[in-house]
Amino acid sequence: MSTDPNPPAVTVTPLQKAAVLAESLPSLAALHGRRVVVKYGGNAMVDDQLKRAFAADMVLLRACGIHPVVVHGGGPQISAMLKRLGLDGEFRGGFRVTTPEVMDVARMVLFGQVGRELVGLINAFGPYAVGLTGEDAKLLTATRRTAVVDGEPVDIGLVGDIAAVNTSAVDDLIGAGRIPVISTIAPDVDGVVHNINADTAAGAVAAALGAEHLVMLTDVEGLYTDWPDRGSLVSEIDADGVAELLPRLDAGMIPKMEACLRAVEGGVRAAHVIDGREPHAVLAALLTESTAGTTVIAGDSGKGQA
Ligand SMILES: Nc1ncnc2c1ncn2[C@@H]1O[C@H](COP(=O)(O)OP(=O)(O)O)[C@@H](O)[C@H]1O
Ligand SMILES: CC(=O)N[C@@H](CCC(=O)OP(=O)(O)O)C(=O)O
Repeated sequence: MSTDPNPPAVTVTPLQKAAVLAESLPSLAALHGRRVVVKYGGNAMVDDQLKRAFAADMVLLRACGIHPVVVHGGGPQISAMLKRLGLDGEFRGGFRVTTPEVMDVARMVLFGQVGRELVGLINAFGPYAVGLTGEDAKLLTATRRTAVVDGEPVDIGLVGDIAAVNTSAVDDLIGAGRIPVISTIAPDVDGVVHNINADTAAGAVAAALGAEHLVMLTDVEGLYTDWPDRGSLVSEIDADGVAELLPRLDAGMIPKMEACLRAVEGGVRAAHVIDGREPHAVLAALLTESTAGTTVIAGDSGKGQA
């Protein structure tokens, strides 16, 4: 992660810029007309400049004929609002314990605050972003889930897994040249809204949309097999490796790795966990030879097409 807010200016000549653009041709050609799901985690939304760079990247991908679909988080933003309202925010097994009161706040913050902000940021670069939640046109159907703590299932309230994705609204938006921005609130079959971890939703949406890549922007360099040992950063891991590692993971990495697994087992070519604190990290992951972060691919037993 870059720490100097004012790095010395590097002079890049127009010919050097042209050479960089020319080098992107194979990636651009391979991704043309393809869908890419980008999960923007609340922890990676650390400053306005980074958020603007992220928004510009989405519009740049679109300008290149790639179809970005944004699924956003907002965990820290929900926690801050709960605190302001004097409510408790507790996590178990990587998921927020969601009482009906917490549910109201999560819905308000995810769609009304974080989602609106991202839509506005993207639209500053072009009138493409449209925000929706899992409630719109039955995009997502939730099924109540438990968390696993010390090997035991634990009730965490109105927290959902994704039972079904109806992609029609997102397909329509993509067809119209829009950039869908999805807030992860979803009703169950009875219409009761659930709080969906944004990683969980992103994995399910990527698989259902037939995305080429799932890119997860977070606040860490990637997956560490032995967190927090900085020497254990993984560059590439297959689905079997992730499945083996999952019981030993904690906190934020559990839903992330579950989501990567669901995506690659559902046919997504690769899922990338990258450091969203670096500006233009999405472009680096998709359009350059960058090996930063962790790439998850389907294993031999997977159905994906690594
Ligand atoms: N094995 C691991 N590898 C990397 N990060 C881990 C690991 N286990 C736990 N973490 C934590 O997961 C966090 C990222 O997840 P989370 O806080 O949910 O972020 P986001 O808002 O991006 O979803 C990291 O900041 C780190 O503290
Ligand atoms: C059930 C559950 O944990 N939901 C999450 C939804 C937001 C989220 O996932 O945000 P990040 O991606 O920023 O972590 C929450 O309430 O925090």
